[in-house]
Amino acid sequence: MQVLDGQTLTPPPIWLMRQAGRYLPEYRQTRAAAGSFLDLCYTPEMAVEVTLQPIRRYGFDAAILFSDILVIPDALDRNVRFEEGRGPLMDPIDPAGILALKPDQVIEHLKPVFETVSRLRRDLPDETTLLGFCGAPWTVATYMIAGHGTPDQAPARLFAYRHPEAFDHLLALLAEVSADYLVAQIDAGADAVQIFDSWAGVLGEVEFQRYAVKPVRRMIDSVRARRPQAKIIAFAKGAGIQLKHYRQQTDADAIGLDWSVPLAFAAELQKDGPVQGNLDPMRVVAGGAALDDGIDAILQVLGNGPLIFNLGHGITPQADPATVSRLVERVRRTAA
Ligand SMILES: Cc1c2[nH]c(c1CCC(=O)O)Cc1[nH]c(c(CCC(=O)O)c1C)Cc1[nH]c(c(CCC(=O)O)c1C)Cc1[nH]c(c(C)c1CCC(=O)O)C2
Repeated sequence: MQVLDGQTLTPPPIWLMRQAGRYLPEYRQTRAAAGSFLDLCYTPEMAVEVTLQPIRRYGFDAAILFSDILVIPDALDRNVRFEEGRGPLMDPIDPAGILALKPDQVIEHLKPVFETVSRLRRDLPDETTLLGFCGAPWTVATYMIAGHGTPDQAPARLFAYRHPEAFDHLLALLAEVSADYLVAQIDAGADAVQIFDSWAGVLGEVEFQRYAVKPVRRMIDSVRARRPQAKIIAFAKGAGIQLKHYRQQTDADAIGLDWSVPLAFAAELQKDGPVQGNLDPMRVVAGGAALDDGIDAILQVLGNGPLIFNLGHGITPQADPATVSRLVERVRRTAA
């Protein structure tokens, strides 16, 4: 929270995207007992348990609510399911389907998530930040259009060119319900929130403004109009040079950086405020010198400014939990 206020801390605080997940044996155990992945997200006892697992093991400075960005399409009745080995699936939506979406039931449907957030804030140590999150409208829309994950989100890009009005309507609707969702998480006890725009990097220049910047700005304005103190991290993965004005354009407090962002450019972005990132998750899988060199380079270039140490994207199932301990130790032994 201090870094989100613009302070420089040595060592920097650390958490990892997807820190609760399949690389942890205790996660796999709870997951196996849960039934479906969405059951895990909507059962507060279990969602609290898996959120706390990486905090117990590593003492991260932030816990991220265990849920998924696709609970929003689930709450919009898009028949979301997670099939083993296939990733997320849902019914693909068309322009008529977009006009028929009913946003009114969304917050009611997500009540178990708010229950998880309030239990977490009660159970976590005071010094551990509790992060809420949601997907950015563009990223959530890519799954709603295709009905599944794709390598380059071609279906959503094509849909946006063919049906620009329906697509704008979808993004505006998602921005509104997602802002309500973040406000409810903050009210339940989230200290800060992160907006994941995991697919921002597939957008062209004009589309980045229209589909990534504009809806996120709309969400942030809507959250701040109601909760002026809200702290918001925006992560536009793959946005590259378009990140130059992203903080100012979206009004996010901090910007998340993926591992493809050059550190010299990251240092430029850090002059305008806090940054979060950006170790390649594959360095954690590789371990050894690849891990150490990656950590040291980030600390050397970004450690003297407001930094939240993180990966440049989610930790993968192949990561060794023991390597994560080494990562945390190495970041924390940074001297002031
Ligand atoms: C695009 C996206 C999704 N979900 C999310 C994003 C944005 C971040 C990113 O780009 O990774 C965000 C997310 N998903 C999950 C969290 C939990 C909190 C945390 O970071 O620990 C968060 C913050 C749990 C999850 N969400 C999912 C899992 C694995 C499913 C399982 O346990 O069976 C977890 C732990 C499933 C999921 N959910 C999603 C996909 C594509 C998949 C399948 C891929 C995979 O299996 O890793 C959609």
